[in-house]
Amino acid sequence: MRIAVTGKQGQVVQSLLRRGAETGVEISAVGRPEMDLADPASIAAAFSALRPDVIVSAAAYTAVDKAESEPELAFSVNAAGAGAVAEAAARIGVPVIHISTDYVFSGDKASAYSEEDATAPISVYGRSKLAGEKAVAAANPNHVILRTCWVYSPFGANFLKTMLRLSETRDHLSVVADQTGCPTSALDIADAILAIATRVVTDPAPSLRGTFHLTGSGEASWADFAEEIFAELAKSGGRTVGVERIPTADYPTPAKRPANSRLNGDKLARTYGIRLPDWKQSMKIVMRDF
Ligand SMILES: NC(=O)C1=CN([C@@H]2O[C@H](COP(=O)(O)OP(=O)(O)OC[C@H]3O[C@@H](n4cnc5c(N)ncnc54)[C@H](OP(=O)(O)O)[C@@H]3O)[C@@H](O)[C@H]2O)C=CC1
Ligand SMILES: Cc1cn([C@H]2C[C@H](O)[C@@H](COP(=O)(O)OP(=O)(O)O[C@H]3O[C@@H](C)C(=O)[C@@H](O)[C@H]3O)O2)c(=O)[nH]c1=O
Ligand SMILES: [Mg+2]
Repeated sequence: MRIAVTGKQGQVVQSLLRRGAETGVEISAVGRPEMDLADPASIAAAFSALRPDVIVSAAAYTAVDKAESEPELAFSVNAAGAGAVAEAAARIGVPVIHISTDYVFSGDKASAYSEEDATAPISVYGRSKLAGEKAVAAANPNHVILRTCWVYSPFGANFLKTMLRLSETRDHLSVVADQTGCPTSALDIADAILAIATRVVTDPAPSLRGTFHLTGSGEASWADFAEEIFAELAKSGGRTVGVERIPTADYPTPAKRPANSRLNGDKLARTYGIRLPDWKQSMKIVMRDF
């Protein structure tokens, strides 16, 4: 099986490349400068030469706060660009696995969101990613959309690396405690993508297509996540860093973020037999990578 994935230095693409090297699955990263999602003309050509069996659409504009001041760029990458990648997959007759986000939801629901729940994004980034989901589904019925949440890894930029960086010069940090979701390792996402790709490349069943939620097991607030990071850091002989738990109002940001980012993963478990490990366990594995 030959997989093409969009992006080059990002968390999910780098995790996929690592898993591909470990398992012998052929994975090609397609991204800037030869393929720029903001330039649809560069997308079609990028895949025809590769002849992949499946395209993983992982690349995205992920700067949540910056998106509030450059919506056109966020939409051109996350909506039009994603649609063009799905179209390229349809043109060569292969499935597209597209990664989306919990930020398509308002966060007002009391319990974890399932795939059937109404979406109502409250940020430009969330709106651009929802438009991308619709563009992908319209361009290629042979699609799997995976919504994930709070992604971290040894690669790229993420909350875990931000906390570790800030902890080098601070002995305590203020972190919001009223936004709840589930930290998800990009390495676990890569494992799930490989398992899903293996199935959809050979099995045309409609039940394997559509939208699925994919997150680590368990739940946490960002403050819980930070506390777990620093407990692990102290345990491995690192600095002791305190976390002051604050309300969102005390940490103003340009973008609004959902209070509840929890996603219910039962549909993926039922359909594919996939459920990711507990987030605390996966976090420890990633921290050993530093
Ligand atoms: N990070 C998170 O917490 C979450 C992420 N997601 C989704 O998961 C997916 C992967 O996220 P993640 O791995 O964290 O992404 P990163 O922020 O780590 O990396 C973004 C990737 O997108 C690529 N990219 C950005 N703009 C363009 C462009 N114009 N043309 C081509 N490539 C571009 C980057 O390319 P380059 O390598 O050239 O820099 C990079 O590889 C995304 O679709 C994101 O929306 C969903 C939920 C949570
Ligand atoms: C750095 C920092 C952040 N925070 C808060 C701000 C915010 O509400 C929360 C998360 O901060 P970040 O900006 O790192 O996380 P953010 O970029 O919002 O992460 C999001 O990325 C996109 C791509 C997604 O798709 C989402 O699932 C989610 O993972 O933590 C603190 O309270 N204290 C701090 O010191
Ligand atoms: Mg961010």
